[in-house]
Amino acid sequence: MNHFNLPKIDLHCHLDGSVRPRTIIELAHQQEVSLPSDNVDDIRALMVAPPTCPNLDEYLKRFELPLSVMQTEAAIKRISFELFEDAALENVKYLEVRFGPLLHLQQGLTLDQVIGSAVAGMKEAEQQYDIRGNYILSILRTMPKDRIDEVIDAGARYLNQGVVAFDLAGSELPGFSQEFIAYADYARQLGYRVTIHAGEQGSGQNVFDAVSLLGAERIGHGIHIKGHPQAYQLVKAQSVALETCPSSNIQTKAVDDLASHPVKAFHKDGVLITINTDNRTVSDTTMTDEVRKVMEEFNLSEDEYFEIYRVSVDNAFASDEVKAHLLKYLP
Ligand SMILES: O=c1[nH]cnc2c1ncn2[C@@H]1O[C@H](CO)[C@@H](O)[C@H]1O
Ligand SMILES: [Zn+2]
Repeated sequence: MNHFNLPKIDLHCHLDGSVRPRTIIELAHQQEVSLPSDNVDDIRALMVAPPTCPNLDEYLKRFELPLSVMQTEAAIKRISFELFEDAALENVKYLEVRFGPLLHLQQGLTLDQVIGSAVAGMKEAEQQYDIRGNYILSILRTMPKDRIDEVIDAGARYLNQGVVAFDLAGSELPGFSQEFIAYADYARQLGYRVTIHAGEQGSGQNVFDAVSLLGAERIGHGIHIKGHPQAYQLVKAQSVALETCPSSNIQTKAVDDLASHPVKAFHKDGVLITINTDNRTVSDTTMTDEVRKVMEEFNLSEDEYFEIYRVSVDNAFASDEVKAHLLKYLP
């Protein structure tokens, strides 16, 4: 099986967790940002979360370094372009990238500049490569809430022209959904699709709440619906697709190891699952690696792989035209 050649779709990939280490060094020089080292292996080692990460919060510390050089329009555009390029070069045909616009305001950019630069980098890559994409705007649950509406308003100008959805990311506390109902409602009214990180560090109840209170159509990770029958039934009944990210799920201790990842059991039981990277650099992975790991661990046939590919197409926040294009890669 040649996993590299398979057409692939990544619906869950963070921009700031997927920066090339060499680009960090080049941007730091240009921007006169001081780095702990100029050696690409040292920078990579600082960015990659170890398999021994005690939890999600430890994993999330890896984002400070890339964010330090992602505060100009040129840097954001370049990093966006390079992420789409890296994915296209391993046969990812459709990529939804997410990031937190509020994390890129440290040097005076406006939200429009931040979002516009990310979209511009993606569009440039779409011109050059056989890849299509969209952006998802993430709100960090631990940040002050006073600027969330501004992010939603700024992104609304790009809706269906590069931006498609709203997400909540960062540390996951029990019952977080309650505090975000008004924001998710507002985003949905303006036309955003909704996906929410839930059931990664937190319980299945968080998944239940994200679907029932926030209107999540997809769930980032969702691992812990296992063991929470109500959440499990709701996800199945409402055809909510789970964006699983196997390597990241091991690093953050959402699962003990790949063998105990519920991805195949969910799929066999009719829960909609997709396979994604989460963070290409922080999780030291690619779509080829994620697909290979899952297919080898669970002895998936090519037919089973393409069932999962089809779930990704069906649940992508893409236009009908893009979905029709993606279906052409099916054998
Ligand atoms: O797996 C994850 N779970 C929750 N939050 C995450 C994960 N990966 C990255 N981020 C958070 O999302 C922000 C915007 O991209 C990142 O800065 C990081 O804090
Ligand atoms: Zn994520």
